[in-house]
Amino acid sequence: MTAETSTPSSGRTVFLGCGSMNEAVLAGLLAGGTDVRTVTATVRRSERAEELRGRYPGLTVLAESEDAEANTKAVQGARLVVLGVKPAGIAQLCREVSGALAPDTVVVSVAAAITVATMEAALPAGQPLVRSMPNTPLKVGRGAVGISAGTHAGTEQLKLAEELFSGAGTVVVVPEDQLDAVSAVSGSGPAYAFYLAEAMANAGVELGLEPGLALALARQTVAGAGAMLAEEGADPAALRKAVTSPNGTTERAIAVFDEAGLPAVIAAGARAAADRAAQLSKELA
Ligand SMILES: NC(=O)C1=CN([C@@H]2O[C@H](COP(=O)(O)OP(=O)(O)OC[C@H]3O[C@@H](n4cnc5c(N)ncnc54)[C@H](OP(=O)(O)O)[C@@H]3O)[C@@H](O)[C@H]2O)C=CC1
Ligand SMILES: O=C(O)[C@@H]1CCC=N1
Repeated sequence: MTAETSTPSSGRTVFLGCGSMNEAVLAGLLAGGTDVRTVTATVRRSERAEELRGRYPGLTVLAESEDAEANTKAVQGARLVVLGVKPAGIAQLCREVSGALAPDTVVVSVAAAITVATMEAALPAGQPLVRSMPNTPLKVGRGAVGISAGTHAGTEQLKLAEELFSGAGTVVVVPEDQLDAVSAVSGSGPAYAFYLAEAMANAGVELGLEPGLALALARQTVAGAGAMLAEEGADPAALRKAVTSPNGTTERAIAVFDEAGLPAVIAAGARAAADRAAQLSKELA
């Protein structure tokens, strides 16, 4: 397959907003073989535009600070438009580009909490839309993404959205009412894993390790455990048991985690994330 033919469509892919999340989608797409010359990104600030131009030679980047019509110009002739600004800006962005979208352009949102109904109300009638919940490990080919079709997206449009992500991760199709749960598990999930790495490094320092060494050990351990989990058929419980010798050291640590109710704490955190998404959906409807 050539670079050109592995592009998710024959037209352009346009990222409206290119920060942490959309840059990870972009990086995954390019790593999957899409020709950078078929991709456009927009941002607010010139500094960010320069950064992206430097990092992805050949990428067309338009900055709102340089051209107030950057977004409307970018979407002209696009096959796929990926909305990647903060949730509070999504509806306004839909309204801004509405007049410039072709009727068959597929709009994909990566935003948390902004519902299909809210976006469809701000887009032209009948516009194909797919709502997604990706995560930043797309940047390293290990993404986990949930997608859900809007009212006017059929099999073909859903497949286009799936192809946007599938070169750099796993994609699952879910009903829209499950996307807040996907967000709480895999959208926010990388932050939970990084939080664990931070806590492990701090624990190492408390036990007398030099901070740089503690951080290096924690990083390599979480990354190594992640790589083991990524193997076909890996079961986290079985992997944990393989490290836990009866009456050994790990067993003592896990017993402390269990006594402190760590699984329930993690469940409560995920519930709070999902509840916040539901609250934001209402606030920004
Ligand atoms: N971060 C994550 O891990 C995840 C984020 N998401 C979703 O992704 C979306 C973006 O979040 P995130 O990437 O973290 O946020 P960032 O702040 O990192 O990125 C937002 C980007 O949008 C640009 N931008 C803002 N307004 C405009 C505009 N009017 N026109 C063009 N570009 C604009 C910003 O430009 P500039 O840089 O110049 O300011 C920036 O590049 C959110 O809706 C979030 O819910 C979903 C899953 C995970
Ligand atoms: O924190 C947020 O709101 C976004 C959505 C999922 C991950 N980051």
